[in-house]
Amino acid sequence: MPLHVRIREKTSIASLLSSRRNWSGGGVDGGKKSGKREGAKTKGTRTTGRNKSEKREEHKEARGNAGQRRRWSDTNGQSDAKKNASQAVRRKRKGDHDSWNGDHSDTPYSKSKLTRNGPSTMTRGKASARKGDRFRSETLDEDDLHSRKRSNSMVSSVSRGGRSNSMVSGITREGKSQSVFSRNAEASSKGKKFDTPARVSRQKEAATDANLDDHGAESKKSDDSGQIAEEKPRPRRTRVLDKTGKKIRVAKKDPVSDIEETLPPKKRKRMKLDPYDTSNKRLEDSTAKQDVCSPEKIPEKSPPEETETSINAKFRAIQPSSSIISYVEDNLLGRRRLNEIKNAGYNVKLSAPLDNVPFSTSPERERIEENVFRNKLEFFAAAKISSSFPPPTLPEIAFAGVSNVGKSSLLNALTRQWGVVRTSDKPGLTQTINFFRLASKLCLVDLPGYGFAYAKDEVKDSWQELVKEYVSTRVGLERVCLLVHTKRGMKPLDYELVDLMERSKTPYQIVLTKTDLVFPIDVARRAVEIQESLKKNKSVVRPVMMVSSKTGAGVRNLRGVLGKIARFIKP
Ligand SMILES: Nc1nc2c(ncn2[C@@H]2O[C@H](COP(=O)(O)OP(=O)(O)OP(=O)(O)O)[C@@H](O)[C@H]2O)c(=O)[nH]1
Ligand SMILES: [Mg+2]
Repeated sequence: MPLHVRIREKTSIASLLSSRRNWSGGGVDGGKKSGKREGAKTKGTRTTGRNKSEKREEHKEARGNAGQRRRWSDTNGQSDAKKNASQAVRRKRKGDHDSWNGDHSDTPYSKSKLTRNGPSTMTRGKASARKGDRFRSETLDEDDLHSRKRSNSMVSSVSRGGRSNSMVSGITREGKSQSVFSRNAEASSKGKKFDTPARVSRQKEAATDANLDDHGAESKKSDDSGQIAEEKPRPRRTRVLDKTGKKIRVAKKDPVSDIEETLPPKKRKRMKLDPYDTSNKRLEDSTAKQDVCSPEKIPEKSPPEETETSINAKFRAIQPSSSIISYVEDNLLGRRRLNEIKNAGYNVKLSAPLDNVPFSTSPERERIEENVFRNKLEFFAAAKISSSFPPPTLPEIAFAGVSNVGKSSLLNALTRQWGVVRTSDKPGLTQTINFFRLASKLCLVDLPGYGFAYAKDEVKDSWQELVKEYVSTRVGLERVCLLVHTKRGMKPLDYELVDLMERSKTPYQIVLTKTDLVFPIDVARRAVEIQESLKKNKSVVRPVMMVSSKTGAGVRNLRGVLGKIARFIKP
């Protein structure tokens, strides 16, 4: 219901207060139910006002229940307005309406209040705004009951401000910054009496802009001064060495002349590196007068030694003769497949090396063709020194070579008596000269290896000396089988022993071992290579023998060569 209607309805203040109490019972936050209650009360109030204006009541009923809720909220706002109005009436009766020095204005924030009380007043105003009614009552002290409509609109605006603290608190914040706010207020008081918040904020912004302009001006000033300093630089003090170079004097120099004065460029110390020094040490200038970095003065390097690749290339360039290749193929030397061995007629089911006669099913043919090797292999002596050698009663065949080349294994393969001579995959197992006899016909001697072995150097040296003494001085030594690894070829120590046997005129024969580890063609190449290297030797027994103790290939041929010794040489 509009306020002016109610004002007309109720002229008595007492009746106005009673109606306000009834309306404010619902409260602002009242829900639907409370609204209904309010509606009931409103209805009762309307009943009291029916005698005043029936036409207006009919109009309200015509609005229907749809607008009831909005009407309740309006009613609540009106109840606040009535409350404030009643408080203003009470204050007017008491005569305290001139407490603001009689300076009344339409705005709740009068100039006098802002300037007199400053931030404290505004803070209080904010607090009162939070309370709501009190703030409104203070701002409505000049409202007159005769102008209810105007006061009501003002109250509603203020109450909106009270509910939303943003505006009030914004002003309070302005009040807190007293320096700016009060300055603005004073400045505004000269021109106009009152300043609205919007105007205050505008003035503040203007003042801020002005301050900024001032600062900008100051900064400009400083910039200008900086430019002047750049234009006229002060003479720089420079430290100059005198002619002796010891004393230092300070002289004022013109920067222009300083720039013009060009000193001769300093000689930079060149770092000289030894091209062959891996430690990257600098050479002393005194010692390195010559520029070693110049390519002309680099001493010629000794030609590099033959690399492994060049050795291999040379080896692959060897073209073996057809006779050697056919020999390799006939004896199944080199790396072979099991099927190939089977197809060749070897009995692969035998645990012994495959040195049996091919295409043979007869036990007679499976026997060792050389009678001497059919005898039982017996160990009868071992010597670490030459004095421990047994008496030379039997013709001896010795097996020499580098460690792990397969000397002991070959003894077992020749006699097909595996386990008599101890073998190992670790080089250096045989450390003494071991003597084996085959009945009373032949003596097989297993020599310790030389070269790399898991033994002390002194021990290895003693082995080599013992071997050298044996092959060069042993009486009854009919043949030395120098075993060479087919894959690796002859080593310098092998050549040393060859030279020794050549000097002592000891007959020796080269035997390639472990031929099963390389291709057949390489077996032939190795044989050719060794033959060529020993072409000029006189004590060497040709041809080069090729065996494999693992597969038994070539063992039969070696057995035949060595068997002749036993046959023709009698003890
Ligand atoms: N693949 C293959 N391995 C072999 C052959 N002969 C011997 N071996 C292996 O080579 C290793 C050394 O054999 P040994 O007979 O002990 O050699 P060694 O020359 O007597 O060695 P030292 O007594 O230490 O000087 C063993 O593991 C044998 O099985 C062969 O013809 N082919
Ligand atoms: Mg051995």
